[in-house]
Amino acid sequence: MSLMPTMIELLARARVDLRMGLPVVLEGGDSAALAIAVESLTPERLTELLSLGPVSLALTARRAETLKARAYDEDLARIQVPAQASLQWIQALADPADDLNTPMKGPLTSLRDGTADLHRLAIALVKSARLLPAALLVPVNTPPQFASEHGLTRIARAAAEPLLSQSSPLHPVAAARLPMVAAEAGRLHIFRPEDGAEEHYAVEIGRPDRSKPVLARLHSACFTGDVLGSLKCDCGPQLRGALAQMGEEGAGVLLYLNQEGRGIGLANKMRAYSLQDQGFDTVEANHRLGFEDDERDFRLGAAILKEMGFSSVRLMTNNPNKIAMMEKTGIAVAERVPLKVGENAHNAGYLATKAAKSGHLL
Ligand SMILES: Nc1nc2c(ncn2[C@@H]2O[C@H](COP(=O)(O)OP(=O)(O)OP(=O)(O)O)[C@@H](O)[C@H]2O)c(=O)[nH]1
Ligand SMILES: [Zn+2]
Repeated sequence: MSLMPTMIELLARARVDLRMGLPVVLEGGDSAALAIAVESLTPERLTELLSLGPVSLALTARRAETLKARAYDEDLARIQVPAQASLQWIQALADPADDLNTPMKGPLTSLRDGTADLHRLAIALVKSARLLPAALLVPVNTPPQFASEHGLTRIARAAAEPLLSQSSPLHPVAAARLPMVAAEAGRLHIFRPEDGAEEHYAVEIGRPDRSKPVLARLHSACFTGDVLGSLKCDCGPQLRGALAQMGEEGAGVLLYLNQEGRGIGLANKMRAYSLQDQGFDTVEANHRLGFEDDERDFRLGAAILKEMGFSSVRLMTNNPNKIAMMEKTGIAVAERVPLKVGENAHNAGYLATKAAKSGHLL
């Protein structure tokens, strides 16, 4: 028995299956369904799915709003997929790239009877796989047989949902000395979550006193800003500015959280950038894709700080939500240290939107 996968392991497997375009079997109460991500759907698998029974499309209420589809299940909508539906039509419902060229995709019929539980689980899974938040579902009658005949991963809702909504425990795996331009006395620590998701890093500068508030920064990965020097955001200057201040003070800790694009992943962030080129702001672009403004999990930051022995921080941020999350997860914020660097002609609108819509302090 101990060689059999646990639910955490099955969820990690399901994320890879969905990214590869494989369906997974979702089970809950007295119903079961086959679920597949729209982003990685192939024409062959769509034909198979349509031959199995009535197919429905799970979308978030955010995406449904743009499509003017009724969302009867509060946070999501279940759209009926006609038996002759094409892959292109389904993908256009999931992906806003061409919304402006083809605004009318309807009439769309939303389901209102029955439960949306498995659709909700499918959305949570495709989101955690960093795919577009859209999945096709078709009911199956004998889930264990169906899954074993086709070699598919089975996910039981009751066991999976609590795991998907909590943040995974993480553990230190390695650390080493790292002299940097900002501070020669640097150390990089790697933390690995138990759920098989991405690792996160902590850069420790000097030997901060664990009994006092530590100068800290929770930085979210931004490949474009941190590495490429993108002018669309302020991430690169914030990263280097935070390290420089820690170097000057001789102590600090910078968490580098791999939550690219406020937690939607780099591919989806590029989809958002493409929508921004069509005139939408950073928040509207996330919504049109079907995401919330911010999909990050800041509980991870608190878990890493506690693991490193810190309980109180002087937090370098302009984002009040980060402060609230720290306090909620048991890390005291003794002081907010503003971090205003890197404003330019390209990111002025982005920074203004964050101030107006996401509560950022100016
Ligand atoms: N989805 C999306 N993510 C973006 C966009 N621009 C930057 N990001 C991401 O936003 C995150 C920036 O995070 P932080 O620097 O922690 O910023 P913050 O929440 O504004 O808070 P502070 O910088 O602490 O004030 C990174 O993950 C970036 O990849 C965008 O237009 N859309
Ligand atoms: Zn950035």
